[in-house]
Amino acid sequence: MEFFNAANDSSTVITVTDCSHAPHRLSGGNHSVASGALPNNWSQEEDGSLGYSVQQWRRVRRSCIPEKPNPSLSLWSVIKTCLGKELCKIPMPVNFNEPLSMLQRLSEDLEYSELLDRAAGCHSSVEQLCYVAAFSASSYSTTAHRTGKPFNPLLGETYELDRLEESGYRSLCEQVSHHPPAAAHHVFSQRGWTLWQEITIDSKFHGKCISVMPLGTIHLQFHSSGNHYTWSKVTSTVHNIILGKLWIDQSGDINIVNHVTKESCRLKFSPYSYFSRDASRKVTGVVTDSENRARFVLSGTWDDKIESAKIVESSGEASEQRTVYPTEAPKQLWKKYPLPENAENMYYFSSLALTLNEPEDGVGPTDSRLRPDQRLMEAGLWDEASAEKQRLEEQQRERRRRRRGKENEGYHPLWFERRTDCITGETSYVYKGGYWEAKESQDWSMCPDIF
Ligand SMILES: CC(C)CCC[C@@H](C)[C@H]1CC[C@H]2[C@@H]3CC=C4C[C@@H](O)CC[C@]4(C)[C@H]3CC[C@]12C
Repeated sequence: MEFFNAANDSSTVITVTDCSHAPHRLSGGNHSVASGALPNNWSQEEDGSLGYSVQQWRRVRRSCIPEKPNPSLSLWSVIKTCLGKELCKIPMPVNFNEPLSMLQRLSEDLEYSELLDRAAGCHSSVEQLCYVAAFSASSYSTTAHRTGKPFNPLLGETYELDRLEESGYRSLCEQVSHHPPAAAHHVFSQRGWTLWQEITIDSKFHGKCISVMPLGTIHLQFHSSGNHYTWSKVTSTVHNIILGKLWIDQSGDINIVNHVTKESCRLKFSPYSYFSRDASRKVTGVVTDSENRARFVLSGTWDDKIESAKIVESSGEASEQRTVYPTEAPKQLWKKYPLPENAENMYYFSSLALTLNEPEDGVGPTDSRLRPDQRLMEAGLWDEASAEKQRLEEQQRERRRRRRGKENEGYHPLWFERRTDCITGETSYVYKGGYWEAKESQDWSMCPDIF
């Protein structure tokens, strides 16, 4: 087998287009053009949903990536001297990565965007809140076995997820700060909602486990009603750092507030307990209205499904102690899709995750898909990936030094700007526009060269 060393030529794209597990070398980005004039990643489908048959072209996205190689290197041996440190300050070889950047990982929260489409169509705002709550829990659906560390994006790295045609939304992330690492995210959906957030990750290595605390507020607004929701994330804990198989637990509360109607929902994620396994991965919550009356009960698990049940007599006030309410029959709001075939050898990626790093024409030059070390790592070329990662990081330090030299010029993100939020009072980076217009005209002259 012959592999190409991209360390000398970062314009080369290594792609794997079929499901055999050896990496193939393809040069250039033009792998999508088949012998006919049409790209081979489009397929014609018959759509009968309109009552007559239409031939439609649909993009076929990849459903596999190269299997994860398995050289055993103990995580403990690499990080045992880093007790108390933050995860992003612990130098680690790519062996512990997954072939996605943190920006791609954040975009994965949209896997169940359909819940928000449905929420947008609710007439009752308490029912809408139930769907929003189910959506917030659904972003943890594949986390239990996803123990790979996403790549820490370079400053100015971006990731677009244009699923306008398939799912009605367009999403853009940008890494807006390096120390501490922070990403800004903006999603616009034609199906009636906009979501935005800025997220920083605080983490600590405790010895036996690592706790990861994503900080920042998620905002969601529905276009027709103007209902504006906010919430934040729970703590993720990586267990078995010293011995055994790594696994991840989620614990803590998510408090979702509709700032227009003052309705709210408190979702509790119970931590894993050796003594009551039933409680593991459990999510429970109560939706209360503006008078603090309990209206819906939510229950389920973050890795399988969430149900809602309407409370019958809306008499009692919600209270911390109260856990049992008389309800109507429960209704399933969310059910996890099964993992794709062979997922256990592909970093436990979901179907959406498998498609995130697929090369795509027309994306910005700072897009995670173009990051060479990540591409090499995906292809299983770990040594080459590690070398390339070092080169990119050194180059980033050099850019930082040059900025310092120039009059204390702080860093300014390209697509996001600082604004004070009228609800939380916090300042955060919000989308200022322009990315999709630049994509439309393929004029990327404003973009830095980070790879
Ligand atoms: C060295 C190794 C073991 C450390 C691995 C740490 C990994 C598992 C951590 C680091 C950052 C974490 C992510 C931080 C933020 C979010 C967004 C949220 O909506 C879903 C969970 C998710 C996506 C976390 C999943 C777990 C995560 C990926």
